[in-house]
Amino acid sequence: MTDPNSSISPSIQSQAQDSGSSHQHPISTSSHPQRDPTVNVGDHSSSHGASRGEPATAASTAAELASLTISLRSALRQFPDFPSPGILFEDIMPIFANPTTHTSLIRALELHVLQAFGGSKPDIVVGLDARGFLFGPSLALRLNAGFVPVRKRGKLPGPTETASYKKEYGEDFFQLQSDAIKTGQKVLIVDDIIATGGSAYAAGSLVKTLGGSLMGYVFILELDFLKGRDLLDAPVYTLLSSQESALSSS
Ligand SMILES: O=P(O)(O)OC[C@H]1O[C@H](OP(=O)(O)OP(=O)(O)O)[C@H](O)[C@@H]1O
Ligand SMILES: Nc1ncnc2[nH]cnc12
Repeated sequence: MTDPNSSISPSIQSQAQDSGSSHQHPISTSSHPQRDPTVNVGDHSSSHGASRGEPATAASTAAELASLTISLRSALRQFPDFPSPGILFEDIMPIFANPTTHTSLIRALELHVLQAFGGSKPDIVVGLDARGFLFGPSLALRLNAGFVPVRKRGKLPGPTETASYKKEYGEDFFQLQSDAIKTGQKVLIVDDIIATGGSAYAAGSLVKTLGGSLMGYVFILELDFLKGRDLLDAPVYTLLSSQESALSSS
């Protein structure tokens, strides 16, 4: 049922420290700590064995995932004080500028999802406006799932559900078309970054409003210090983490 006035206002913490600097040069993210992916995927091909006709083992899949995440991390850039003072902006766009890292991303997410959910696949992948649209559809195809966009307010035609939210550097509204998810469908929400978790929380609320069964969330990058995952009540999986001491160095 359409309820354009429905809204939520999650209580979140925000990054409000101001470095006082106005420059926006990219800086290296080579210090991103690497997660230790523990994978257990038995039915997928891998460049570390299965692609040669051998079954993927947990070890071979872990090795592949570790290698993929290293290349992805090296592709990230950071811009201090963008879009506002005190924000260290994580730029994921270089991943997509290079077909090798783009391919690595989709493969890493696929492996990550399969190991995280024990081979259980979603019916629907929901991607968040706008950077979740860059890889959500590709991941959905890999998982043989549908893709549904959560968009910023005013972009989707027809009946919609609406949720307000706060994010690391602002406030906004998300919308989902009211017929986009059927009751009981298994839904995976994907986005590039979890910072405060406000955006993801709002998207999860919309999915649940439509009767979807929320399997969890997958992000490329987590800004650990903002503890966004604490806001979410479904499993959270991230490929990379960052910014443990970001602002002290900006
Ligand atoms: O965890 P949070 O504090 O909510 O922040 C994370 C969100 O912020 C960014 O989106 P943004 O709204 O800047 O939009 P864009 O993808 O259109 O650039 C990012 O892509 C996430 O969606
Ligand atoms: N620091 C950050 N960099 C890029 N995208 C973000 N979304 C929220 N916080 C962000």
